[in-house]
Amino acid sequence: MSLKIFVSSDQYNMQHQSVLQQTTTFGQDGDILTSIQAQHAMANRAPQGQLSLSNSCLPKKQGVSAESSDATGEARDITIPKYDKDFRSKQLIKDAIMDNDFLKNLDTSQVREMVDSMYSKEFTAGSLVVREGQAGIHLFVSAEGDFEVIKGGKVLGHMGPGKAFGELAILYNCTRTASIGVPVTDTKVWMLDRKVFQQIMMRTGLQRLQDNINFLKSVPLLHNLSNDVLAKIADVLEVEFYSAGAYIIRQGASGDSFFIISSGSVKVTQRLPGRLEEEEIRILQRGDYFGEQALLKEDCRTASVIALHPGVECLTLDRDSFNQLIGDLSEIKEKDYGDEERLKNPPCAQFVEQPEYDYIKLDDLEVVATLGIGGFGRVELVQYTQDSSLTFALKCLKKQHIVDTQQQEHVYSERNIMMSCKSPFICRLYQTFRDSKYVYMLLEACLGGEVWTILRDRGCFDDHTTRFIVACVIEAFDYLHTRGIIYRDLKPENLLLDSSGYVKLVDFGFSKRLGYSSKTWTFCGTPEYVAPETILNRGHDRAVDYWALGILMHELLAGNPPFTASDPMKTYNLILKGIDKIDFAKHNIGRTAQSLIKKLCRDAPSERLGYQRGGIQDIKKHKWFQGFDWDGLVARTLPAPIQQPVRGPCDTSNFDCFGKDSDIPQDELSNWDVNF
Ligand SMILES: Nc1ncnc2c1ncn2[C@@H]1O[C@H](COP(=O)(O)OP(=O)(O)OP(=O)(O)O)[C@@H](O)[C@H]1O
Ligand SMILES: Nc1nc2c(ncn2[C@@H]2O[C@@H]3COP(=O)(O)O[C@H]3[C@H]2O)c(=O)[nH]1
Ligand SMILES: Nc1nc2c(ncn2[C@@H]2O[C@@H]3COP(=O)(O)O[C@H]3[C@H]2O)c(=O)[nH]1
Repeated sequence: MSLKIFVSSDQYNMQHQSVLQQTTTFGQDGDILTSIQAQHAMANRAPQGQLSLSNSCLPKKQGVSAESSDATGEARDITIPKYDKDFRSKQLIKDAIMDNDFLKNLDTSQVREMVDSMYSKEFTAGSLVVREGQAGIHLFVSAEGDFEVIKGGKVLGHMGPGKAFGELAILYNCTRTASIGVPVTDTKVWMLDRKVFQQIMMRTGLQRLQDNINFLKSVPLLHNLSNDVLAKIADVLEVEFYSAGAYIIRQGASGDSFFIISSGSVKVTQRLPGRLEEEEIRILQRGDYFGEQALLKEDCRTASVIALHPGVECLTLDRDSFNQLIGDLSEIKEKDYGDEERLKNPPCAQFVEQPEYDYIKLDDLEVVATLGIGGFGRVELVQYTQDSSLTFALKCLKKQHIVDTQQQEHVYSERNIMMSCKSPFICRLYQTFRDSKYVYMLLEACLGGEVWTILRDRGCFDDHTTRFIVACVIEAFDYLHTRGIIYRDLKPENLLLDSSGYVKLVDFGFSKRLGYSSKTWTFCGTPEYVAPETILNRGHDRAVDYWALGILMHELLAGNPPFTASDPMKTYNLILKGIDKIDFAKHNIGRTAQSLIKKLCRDAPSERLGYQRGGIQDIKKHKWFQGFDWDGLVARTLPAPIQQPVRGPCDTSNFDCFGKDSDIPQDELSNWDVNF
């Protein structure tokens, strides 16, 4: 992996160009030279004021690679010594490293190790710390006193305390590019031995290489490649970042790179004949690849690829490496995106889906009543002023509160995921708005109320009602999971009924686009519903939704979730003990229901029903669902078991009553919500 750093020749301060008459005394770094009348006219020097780093000397990303350390044999298996120092010294060294253009890209862990491994040395007035033209064996940070930079016999400038120097010879394997002298008073420096520096770089470099190999192994395309080939790919990869909205590839342009997404997601679009607008074709995410077509067939990019919020990190390979390492894979060679079909039969204009209600402006809406209060603000029932039969739920989120709790990314994720979902089992999000105080989500109004409120009023549900609710959730999960989205916040509070009594999933604040072969580590969810792997921070994926489905079944049938305690810590302890420790309320939860709950709530994610080879069909085929009319559910012909009366588009009688909001938040103008 590499990152290119370009050095400008005037990067260094060259104010003082006075000439010294000196005689040369040879020594290594740190030799104390008794006289500063050394002659600095050196052979083998770079042109005046210019750092000439040849291409082969350009730094590999984050320091010296394992290869060059191995070649010198210097850095193998040495122990890294540590030297105690006070807080101020540590801070001085760290700041000096971070202030140095060539060192500031190191990892935090590398910087920390460097700080710990430096030791101090004093230099008396008249001595040279570093001599131009010699091999460098130390890296320095000036701690006390004044230092002189001398090149070709001329003083280029002075440095006080807190400057890192001597890094060039060490990073680029060249001789010292200047001398550093101590002109007047005694000085102190912090020093790091070259071999220790290289050991620190190599260790973390190897670790990073291994991390990349592990990631590549998780990429389905590369699954069958040997470790050898994966290591080669990892070695030539470059990391590229694209911010949201950036065109990574433009259809019609020529192309020379192949991309694997290591985080974030992209949208693939294509211009179809006779259409002005580009058509969105698919979303790709972590572990997916793109850009192979132009490298395989012709030079021309066959589609556009655009980074989605909050930006994308890709690992890229150039044409040669692609051809050598990947281009021969049968999956790549046989890839068929169905372009021919699509280009032959572009969707007719009248069948092209128009965004719904995109003509509605915030000013066209009038508040009827408050439907609910969430963590970030209210959800209002609003009416379209030009057509009173049209009502919506307008979720109003206080921007300042979002910023204070650093939830910007979650809010964007909620917006992007909900906007992209069009399922009868998921509450629709039509549009978003923003002003100085709020961001707004224009949602489909679900006027049957919350499943949670009905459960609270009835205590528990029978098998028939529970089956219908759980079936709606399964359809919603099927829709989300096939699109690589995990939900992560299942509970009765997030299930709303529409006016026909069908259930819809709302509140996508914790949902995430994850793809199929990756995991995520962010702890989120509701304590009673979180899966053991989330608590144990082992990394989780869509299997947490199947766990939560088992918990939901239990709560709907029994009136309470299986793992509940007075505080979350205790709840987590119960969850970790497992579902087999639970005494099921037998009169509420029958044998087949119990069997399904236990199959969903297995400790090991891979053993959960829904997560195995048969996928979500395995749940639908369980005995508890025997005879259930799945087709009728999807066609909405199956009668819903809960029918809450909804007497019109403005009827809020299925919701609790809420007073007016007196808390008007302050303006939030940082512009994080520019894409709302
Ligand atoms: N589309 C909708 N139709 C009808 N009522 C809704 C809709 N969306 C939300 N509500 C009501 O508003 C309440 C608050 O919703 P919101 O999603 O903000 O709350 P929340 O679940 O606490 O979310 P958050 O965790 O984002 O704060 C819900 O409990 C529900 O009663
Ligand atoms: N070549 C050069 N080196 C400088 C200058 N100012 C400070 N230095 C430091 O002097 C050091 C001499 O040894 P290195 O070449 O290893 O690394 C060099 C830099 O860290 C300058 O203007 N030119
Ligand atoms: N042509 C085409 N490319 C797609 C599609 N989906 C994803 N892509 C990727 O988008 C990339 C655009 O650049 P390339 O043509 O090099 O390679 C393309 C594919 O890797 C699709 O449906 N059609």
